[in-house]
Amino acid sequence: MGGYFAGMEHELVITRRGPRCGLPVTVAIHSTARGRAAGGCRLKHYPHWRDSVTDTLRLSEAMTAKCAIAGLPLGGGKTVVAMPEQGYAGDRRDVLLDVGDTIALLDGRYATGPDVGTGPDDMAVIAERTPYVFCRPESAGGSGDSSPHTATGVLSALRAVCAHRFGSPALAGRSFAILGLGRVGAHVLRMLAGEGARLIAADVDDSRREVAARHGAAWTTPQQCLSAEVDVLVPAALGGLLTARSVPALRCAAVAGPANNQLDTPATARLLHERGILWAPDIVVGAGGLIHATAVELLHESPAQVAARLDGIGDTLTREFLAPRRTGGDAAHTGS
Ligand SMILES: NC(=O)c1ccc[n+]([C@@H]2O[C@H](COP(=O)([O-])OP(=O)(O)OC[C@H]3O[C@@H](n4cnc5c(N)ncnc54)[C@H](O)[C@@H]3O)[C@@H](O)[C@H]2O)c1
Repeated sequence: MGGYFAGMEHELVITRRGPRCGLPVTVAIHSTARGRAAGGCRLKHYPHWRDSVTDTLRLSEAMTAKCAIAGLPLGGGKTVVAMPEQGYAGDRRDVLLDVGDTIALLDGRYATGPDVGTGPDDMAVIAERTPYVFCRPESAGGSGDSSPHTATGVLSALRAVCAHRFGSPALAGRSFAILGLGRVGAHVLRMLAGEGARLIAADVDDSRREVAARHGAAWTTPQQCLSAEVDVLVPAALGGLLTARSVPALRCAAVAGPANNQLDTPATARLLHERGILWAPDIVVGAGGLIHATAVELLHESPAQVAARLDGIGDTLTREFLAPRRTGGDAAHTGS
């Protein structure tokens, strides 16, 4: 649908003032064509609350693509609560219970998980009002921290990248620059070290230097890490790092990491392509956490089925690399 109705292909959108918190809560279901809609709950301030509705429409549509690319029998949805600029002065539980009640209105057509501004503990509170929640803490019966599973997916992606770029999936002896040693980056570093890779790492938080040292990785500044002469740059911090300014300075053969929304604009994919740098879309590389949590908690799959899905991230990328080239990029900007 284009023109006047562009961006409004959603099956259902609810916006209401949370009865407890008084804040605008929006839940959008973009599509349930492949199955129940899934997508995280974002608590964020916007210039105007109406902007949060627009963002929910965009993010839920991106989740339809993310679930489909990940091969999950799930559709796309999203929850956004427009937060006050100074932060919410009331009880955070009230916000989360209002989110839970709003999701409960949808009779299981949508399930939520963590996103910007929320985490597994928040999911446990939402679950007091609706069972359609994933990524709760293990202590609350959920699948727990997603970051090790995201990292497992990143390793599968890196093998596919190396196979395509260097002719072998082996990680031993290859060089990687990991930008960001947070929850996911630290796991990726540990796993790559275990494979015998050569490693450089950086983080704005200098205390992460100890993590690098523990796994025999060289430590550098974020700027030098970005332009390090390595086989693969692994962005594992914030998004937006690939820009018309940063791409000319890259000295890697490929970029593949979990950081969301790595391209500042979709057109930056063309700059990477022109420089002969293979870029693995973060929507595929970073999907491991979403795949694990939804496969365990929503689809009730066995450990072997879940492991096969995580391993499939590499196959998805290989298909993407071998598909006819689209220039200009079509990355969806999304969360989880
Ligand atoms: N946690 C998951 O399961 C998951 C899933 C999919 C995608 N992601 C994405 O992966 C990225 C990392 O996620 P995370 O959960 O590890 O986050 P995190 O907050 O635990 O770690 C991010 C790390 O990056 C560092 N950092 C921030 N800005 C930096 C900069 N400019 N240069 C270098 N380091 C910087 C931080 O100090 C922190 O150590 C994010 O973009 C996130 O959206 C995470």
